[in-house]
Amino acid sequence: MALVSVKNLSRVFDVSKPWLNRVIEREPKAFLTAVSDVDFEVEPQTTYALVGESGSGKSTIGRMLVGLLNPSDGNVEIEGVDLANEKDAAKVDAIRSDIQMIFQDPYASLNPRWRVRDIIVEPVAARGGKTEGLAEKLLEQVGLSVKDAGKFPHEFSGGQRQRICIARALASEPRLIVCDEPTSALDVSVQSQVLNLMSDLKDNFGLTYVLITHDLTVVQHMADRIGVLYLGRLVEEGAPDELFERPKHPYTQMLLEAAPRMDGFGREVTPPEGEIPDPINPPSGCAFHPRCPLATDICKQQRPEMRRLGTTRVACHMAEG
Ligand SMILES: Nc1ncnc2c1ncn2[C@@H]1O[C@H](COP(=O)(O)OP(=O)(O)OP(=O)(O)O)[C@@H](O)[C@H]1O
Repeated sequence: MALVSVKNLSRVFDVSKPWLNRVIEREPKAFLTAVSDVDFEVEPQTTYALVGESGSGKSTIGRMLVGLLNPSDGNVEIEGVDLANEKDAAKVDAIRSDIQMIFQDPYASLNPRWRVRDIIVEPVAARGGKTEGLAEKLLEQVGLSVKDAGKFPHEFSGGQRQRICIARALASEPRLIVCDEPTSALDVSVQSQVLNLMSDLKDNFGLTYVLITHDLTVVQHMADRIGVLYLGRLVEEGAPDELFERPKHPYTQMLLEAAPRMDGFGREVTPPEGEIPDPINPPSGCAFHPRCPLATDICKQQRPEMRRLGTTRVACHMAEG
């Protein structure tokens, strides 16, 4: 059974101006669809990467996965339990402790007044669990030292702070970790060290990751499956080899052309062309059509359904197998 099962997931935000302004300016309510009809599954002990430009809905999906935000429609099941609708509180608690989240900015997510030891064991202590020696053990597992337990967050570099965040996430013995841009705030030289650590921990602890990133190069070697998001919708999903070698959606192709390669082989890097449309007034038909070099009339009129082409799923009228 899939560990994570996301079905028809949507999230709409009410972005209307205050009532009085709307009355004076005669404006209707405004809604922004951040995530629309997203489907995917994550198998245990695999890494599923969600990739897309800023505003594509990655973080909103991440927050719904961990139960920080409720879906407007559709659902997220973790180990078969729908967090937003499950009535049995004990079941929800059990699942919640199986899920952890790591954020982009490791400094903002660490309490500056707490010692590292207390930061790491806090989630366990809050549930009344045993914390003796736990921080020290976890610090070693993330490549830091036992002595670091008594220090404060400001005494560490960005990469070390992200290691502390990872140690804290591991303290609850989670099965699933949702990582939202875990290396974007770090120097390039440190990024691969943290990614390597995450890979090792995944193997050692049998973890499952959902890795959220705007950077395709981050996921090439880590992901088992990649979902590409555009304006809140999945446009392509497939295994990394297939996606990198034979991208089927023109947007995936555009992202790949914009991505510098980690293997260092020189290649022209072309930044993505065109503007990301306004999510409050998305384009008709395929939301990508104003930026798409292949767009025809049907793309302007009809939204492409997700369809299977080999092992890939793609939502594009023009895609071929
Ligand atoms: N609480 C909110 N209220 C209103 N709009 C929101 C809210 N949260 C997100 N949005 C909007 O939803 C869309 C998707 O945002 P989200 O943060 O999920 O995208 P993202 O792909 O993670 O982008 P980034 O990499 O910039 O964080 C954006 O247009 C954003 O402005």
